[in-house]
Amino acid sequence: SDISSPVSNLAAIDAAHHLHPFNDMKKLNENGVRVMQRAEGVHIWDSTGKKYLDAFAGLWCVNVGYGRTSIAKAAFEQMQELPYYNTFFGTTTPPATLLAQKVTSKAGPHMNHVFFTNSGSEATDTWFRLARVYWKALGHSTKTQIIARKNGYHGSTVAGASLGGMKYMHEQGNLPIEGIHHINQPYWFGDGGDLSPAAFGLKIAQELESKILELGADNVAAFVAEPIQGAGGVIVPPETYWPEIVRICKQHNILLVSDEVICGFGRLGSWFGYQHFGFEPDMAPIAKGLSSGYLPIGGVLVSDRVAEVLINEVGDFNHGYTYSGHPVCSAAALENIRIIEEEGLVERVRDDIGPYMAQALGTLKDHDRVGEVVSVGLIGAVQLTTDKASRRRFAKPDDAGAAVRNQCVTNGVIVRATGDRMLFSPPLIISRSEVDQAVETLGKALDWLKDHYHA
Ligand SMILES: Cc1ncc(COP(=O)(O)O)c(CNc2cccc(C(=O)O)c2)c1O
Repeated sequence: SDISSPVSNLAAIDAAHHLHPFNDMKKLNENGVRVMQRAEGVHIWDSTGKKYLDAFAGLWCVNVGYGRTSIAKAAFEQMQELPYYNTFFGTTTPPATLLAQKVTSKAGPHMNHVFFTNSGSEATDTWFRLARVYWKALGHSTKTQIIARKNGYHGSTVAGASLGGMKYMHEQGNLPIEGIHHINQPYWFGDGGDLSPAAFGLKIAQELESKILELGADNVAAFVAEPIQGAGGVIVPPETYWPEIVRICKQHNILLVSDEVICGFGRLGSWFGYQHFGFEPDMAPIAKGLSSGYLPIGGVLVSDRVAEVLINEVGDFNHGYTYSGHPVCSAAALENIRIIEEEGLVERVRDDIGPYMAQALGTLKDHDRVGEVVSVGLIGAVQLTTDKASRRRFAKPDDAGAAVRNQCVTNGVIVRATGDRMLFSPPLIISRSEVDQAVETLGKALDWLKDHYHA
């Protein structure tokens, strides 16, 4: 098939050849694929010319917005100069080294090393192995078990999907692999019952301590959690949660891994989510906002505690990828971070547009079909409910969420729905009027839900 064929043909070609992630291919091919063609700022156009406000920044990742020619230029120039070389055989390239310096300069005084990967999933697999290597080097070779959370998301590699807490992923491929255990998530709206959020936060955090004692602290290597669970539905933990998690990890001597793939690079109004919540993890996977999605790149921030052992005790860490520290991806990420710095986007999220979005989303709180509204920096969620007082959910949460999402997309605003939670994660450059447009469109979709959806 001639790839220059007119765009209208693409749907047929796509149906014939392209297997999509997380899609029912039969349904997709019946509905036909939407071809996204170009983008600028916070807007994206499909091949029919329809314009959308992308309030989800692609997949949580286009932090600096679309159309940044300086990133394209940085990649182009690097590609001309040196399109690829590896970092395996005692070699590096300038962008890889400079990016390592730049990223760790934002990560706080205790984080001075980074291991590069191509994605968040590969970052997950990296810290998963490194955690065990660390304890073995210290003579604690029984400390191999990893604790994670139900409804957490850490990627789609075998370890990533196993560490994630999504049942529908475990069922495909006989997961989780051994050595991985899940505790509950701090989702007060769904699981808090009559407890106050503060009491619930402590209770759920203390499940970590029970799990550690059940497994035996001498067998537990690490606990992994997203500061705020993204794909799980923007689950913001109660205030009491993180301090208790930190206490437990310290007391039982297990590594704390903060998954920053979504919460990193300004999303919460700080460079990394752990800074917003005031703790210092031992390792932190990163990706998405690292390059704003312009090119695939990820990594693991490694604290001095772990790096010191890795460097001085381990010898060869037999792990890594062909494209670890890819020079073109690193050059794009460097320019991306320079934009975030130069335009003060982290501070803008913390002091201006983040509070603005929280206030704008808050206007939906009183809607009959809204159970709760949460918003931190530029990540937010509107929880749907059939009855506010009892916090009753829809019989088919996924359907309700998809119906509301479709209303928004039809009206030109792209949001995400996880179950019956409507999620916002716009580019950090979004303007106040664009926030208003997104919130108004969601408000209209909620009215539609109330009038037309009774499942
Ligand atoms: C917290 C977290 N950790 C790891 C990954 C894996 O990253 P890669 O995809 O680059 O391997 C993610 C990715 N998060 C992600 C990926 C794809 C879709 C959605 C969604 O919310 O629909 C979310 C993530 O959100």
